[in-house]
Amino acid sequence: MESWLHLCSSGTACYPACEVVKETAWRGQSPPISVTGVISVTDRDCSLELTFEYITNFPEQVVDNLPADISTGIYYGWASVGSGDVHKMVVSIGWNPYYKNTKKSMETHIMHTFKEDFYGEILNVAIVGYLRPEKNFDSLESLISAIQGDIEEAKKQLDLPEHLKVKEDNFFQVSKSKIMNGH
Ligand SMILES: Cc1cc2nc3c(=O)[nH]c(=O)nc-3n(C[C@H](O)[C@H](O)[C@H](O)COP(=O)(O)O)c2cc1C
Ligand SMILES: Nc1ncnc2c1ncn2[C@@H]1O[C@H](COP(=O)(O)OP(=O)(O)O)[C@@H](O)[C@H]1O
Repeated sequence: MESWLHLCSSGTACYPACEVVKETAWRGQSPPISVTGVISVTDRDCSLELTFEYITNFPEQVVDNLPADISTGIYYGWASVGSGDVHKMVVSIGWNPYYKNTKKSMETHIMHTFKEDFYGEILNVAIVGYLRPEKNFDSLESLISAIQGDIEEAKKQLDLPEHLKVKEDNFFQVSKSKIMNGH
């Protein structure tokens, strides 16, 4: 997968595990792209309106490090937390027109029920496909139903053999061994 972009949150000296997955050979193509970042406790301050599903935010430095030519929109792929198992995920990159955010964000929902929150943990994300552009909605219900639709579509897409093989990619293995080595 030499065309992958591996990104991490820069400036997080206390998390050198990120270094391993730093940039490889990004050639400006569309996905796959992988991103690693530490979920900040400040994520807890976000609006709790969408409590139907948990959505986690990468810190600002991670989002600022995304290549400028990645289109905003809704993507799907794989994610792991720390050295944990790899699960299906959906991720929204952009300004959330419904909330009129002024800061670009990268928000991930993992299709897995975790026993507890993972603030302070490293989140590894491999984006493999694009679903749709970000949209504005006339009600919160329509936004929620769009996200639920994204989750269902992503689950289907990720069962395709070409996407299933990404689950086994070295990116997740490297993240695992680095963390287990205590780095
Ligand atoms: C799969 C997915 C799709 C999303 N699609 C949109 C969208 O089309 N428009 C939008 O304004 N926000 C979209 N969002 C962002 C949500 O509005 C945002 O994650 C939600 O408001 C939670 O914000 P909070 O973390 O501040 O609670 C999407 C988020 C996810 C995970
Ligand atoms: N399946 C999951 N996907 C994403 N985050 C999760 C998941 N399960 C638990 N979390 C935790 O929930 C946090 C977000 O919670 P909260 O702020 O209440 O959600 P929201 O942003 O949807 O309002 C994440 O930072 C993460 O620690």
